[in-house]
Amino acid sequence: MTHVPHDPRTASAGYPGVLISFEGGDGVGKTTQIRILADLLAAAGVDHLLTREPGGTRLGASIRELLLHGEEVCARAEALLYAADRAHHAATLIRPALERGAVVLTDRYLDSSIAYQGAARSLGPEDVRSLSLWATDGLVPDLTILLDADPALAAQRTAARGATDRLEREPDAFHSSLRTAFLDLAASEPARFVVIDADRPVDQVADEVIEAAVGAVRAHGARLTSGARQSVLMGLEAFVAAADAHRRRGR
Ligand SMILES: Nc1ncnc2c1ncn2[C@@H]1O[C@H](COP(=O)(O)OP(=O)(O)OP(=O)(O)O)[C@@H](O)[C@H]1O
Ligand SMILES: Cc1cn([C@H]2C[C@H](O)[C@@H](COP(=O)(O)O)O2)c(=O)[nH]c1=O
Repeated sequence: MTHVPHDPRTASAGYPGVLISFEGGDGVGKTTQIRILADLLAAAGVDHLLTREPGGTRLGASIRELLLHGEEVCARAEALLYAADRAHHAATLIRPALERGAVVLTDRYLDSSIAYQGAARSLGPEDVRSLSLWATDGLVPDLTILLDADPALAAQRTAARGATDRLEREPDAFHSSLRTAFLDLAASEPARFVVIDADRPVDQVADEVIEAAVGAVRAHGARLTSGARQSVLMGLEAFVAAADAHRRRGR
């Protein structure tokens, strides 16, 4: 594959909104945590979008069905389908939300492709990263929260949940390699990633997730210039205040 040079840009570099992605292996608790954060944003009256990959858009929902519940897909086709979902998701849902100043929370984004298709499927992390950067025109999250847990524990959680999908049925070695791949990604971009130990009760994990989100929102607020929309700043301040109140209540 020819490398397409692409200059990654964090969302905040060009938009009033903030993009936060949640990453990690299957069953580590991403959906649980992203919902807690979204509820806090909703309670604070902050414009936000809770979305996911694959399947954040109508086209994406069809791609998700093919990928998770369809026939076997060869590794390269799998990578392209995830990239197609991401391209449409970034262009039609994420960028418009960032343009209007929303906090966008996405349950998985490009790091999942790098870990699953690049590392675990052995397609090559760099090639898969380039593909995703091309697909999204270089849109990289402001903050990526990596929930880290022993894959055996996460497998227990997904088994308790019931039905498994095509990726969840992959052997243990696949899931172990994912954990290493995600941790390597976090180590290579410490400014973007926050790694959180997900092998703890939901509330304890949530406290750290909220702290990381507040940090990203504060940093973003500080970067917004005088030209920034006042409503965006007020929304971000409302979120920080709600997160502080949440912490003081001790939940
Ligand atoms: N900290 C936790 N302790 C115990 N159980 C948890 C914890 N977090 C989530 N769970 C449970 O584990 C299961 C998987 O959680 P969740 O769906 O949030 O994970 P996920 O990372 O989004 O999974 P997937 O990637 O497969 O969608 C759920 O049944 C959830 O209630
Ligand atoms: C975005 C993305 C996802 N995957 C895998 C990871 C999971 O096994 C499924 C998605 O299911 P979830 O319940 O929504 O977590 O797809 C992947 O392999 N590559 C990707 O880019």
